[in-house]
Amino acid sequence: MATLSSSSRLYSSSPICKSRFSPTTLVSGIDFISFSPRTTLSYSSALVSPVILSLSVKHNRRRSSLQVKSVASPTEAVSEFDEMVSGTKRKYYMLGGKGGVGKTSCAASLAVRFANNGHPTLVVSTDPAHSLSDSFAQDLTGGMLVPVEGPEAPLFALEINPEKAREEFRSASQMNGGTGVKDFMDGMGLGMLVEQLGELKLGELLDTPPPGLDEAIAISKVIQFLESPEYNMFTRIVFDTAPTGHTLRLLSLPDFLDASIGKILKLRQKITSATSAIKSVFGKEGNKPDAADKLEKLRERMVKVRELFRDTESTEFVIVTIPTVMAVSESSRLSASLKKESVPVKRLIVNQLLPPSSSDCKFCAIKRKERAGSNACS
Ligand SMILES: Nc1ncnc2c1ncn2[C@@H]1O[C@H](COP(=O)(O)OP(=O)(O)OP(=O)(O)O)[C@@H](O)[C@H]1O
Repeated sequence: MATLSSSSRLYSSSPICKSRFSPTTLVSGIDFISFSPRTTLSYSSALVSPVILSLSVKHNRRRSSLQVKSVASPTEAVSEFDEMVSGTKRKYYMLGGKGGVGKTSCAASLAVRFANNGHPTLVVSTDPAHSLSDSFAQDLTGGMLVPVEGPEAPLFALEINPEKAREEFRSASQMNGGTGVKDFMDGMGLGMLVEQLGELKLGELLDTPPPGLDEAIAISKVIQFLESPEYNMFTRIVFDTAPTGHTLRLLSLPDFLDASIGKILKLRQKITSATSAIKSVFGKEGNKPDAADKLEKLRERMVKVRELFRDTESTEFVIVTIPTVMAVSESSRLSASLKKESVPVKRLIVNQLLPPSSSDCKFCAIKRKERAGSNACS
C-alpha cells in the first residue's frame, strides 16, 4: 500500500546523483519532486525542482521555440498554486507533454498537494505506459480506485488499462463476436453493400482503432462515473495523460468519427427510413441497439471528452516540460495545437530545473549545459 508519510513529505536517494538528493526543504511550486520507481515518492533536493509558471508564450518563428517571458520566482510559483487550489468547485487538471518529461511524477505530486490542501482528489493515469503505481509504490492496475495513504484529505488513484478501452471499440464495431467490415455492415443491415463501400477504408478503421481512442474512452469512463452522486466528493481530478501525439489525436476524434463512420450512418439512415414503413407493418422494427447505435454513442462520448478539455470553467491543460531544446520545441508545438483546438493552457510545469551551483559533479555540469542551451526561459 501507500508509502506516503503522514505529511506526504517523502525522501529518497537519487539513482543518478546521490550527493544532491538529501532530504531538503519544500519547493514552492510542487511539493515533492522526484520518484524512484518501486520505492517511494520523494523530495529531491533543489537539483530537479519542478516550477509552475504561468504561460505567456511567444512563438519565435526563426527558432521555433517556446519563450517563457517571465520565469516565476518561488513566490510567484506559490501564487500559481494558490490559484489552482482555490475554490471548492470541481476542477480537472490535464497534465500532458512529451514522453518522459515527468508527467506522471508531476501529476502524482500535484494530486498529493491538492489533497494536503483539503481537496478530496482523484489522480487518473490514462497513459499506456503506466507509472503511477511506481510513483505511489502501490498497485493501481486493477482498474479500481485505490486509496493513497498519507495526505490530509482523501486521495484516490486509478490506472486505466488502454487495452480494455480498445476492446470496447472492437465490441462496438464487431457484432456477434465476428470481425471486420462485413460483420459491422451486417450489424447495420447493410451487409450487401460491403463491396461497394470498400473505398471508405472501413476495414482499416474498424480493425485498427484510431490513435487516441483508447485514452478518450478511458477519460470518458472517468467522466461518467464522476457524474454519479457517489463520487461527488472529488473536487480535484488530475489526469496523467499520454504523450503529446495521443492527446492531440484524441481531440480530433469526434471529427474523425464523423468523417468516416458518419458517412455509413447517414447511408444507413436513408435505407432505414425507406424500409421502415414496410417493416413496421410486419412488426419487425426492433429496438435492439446495433453497431451503428453503439458507434453513435461512442462518438457522443468522444464529443463529451473534447468538451471537457475545452471547458475553461472547469478544466485546465497543464503542459509539463523540461528545459531541453527538444522538450521545449515539442511543448511549443503542443501549445500551438491546443490553442487551435480551443483548449485553454494557462500554466506550464518546468520539471528538472537545475539551480545555480558552484560544486557540480560531472553529470550535473553536463545537464546544466544541456539545459542552458534550451533557451526555455528568458
Ligand atoms: N524532478 C525529477 N527528479 C528526478 N527524477 C525525475 C523527476 N521527474 C521525473 N523523474 C524520473 O524520470 C522518469 C520519467 O518520469 P515520469 O514517468 O514521471 O515521466 P512521464 O512523462 O510520465 O513518462 P511517460 O511519457 O513515459 O509516461 C521516472 O523515472 C521519474 O522517476
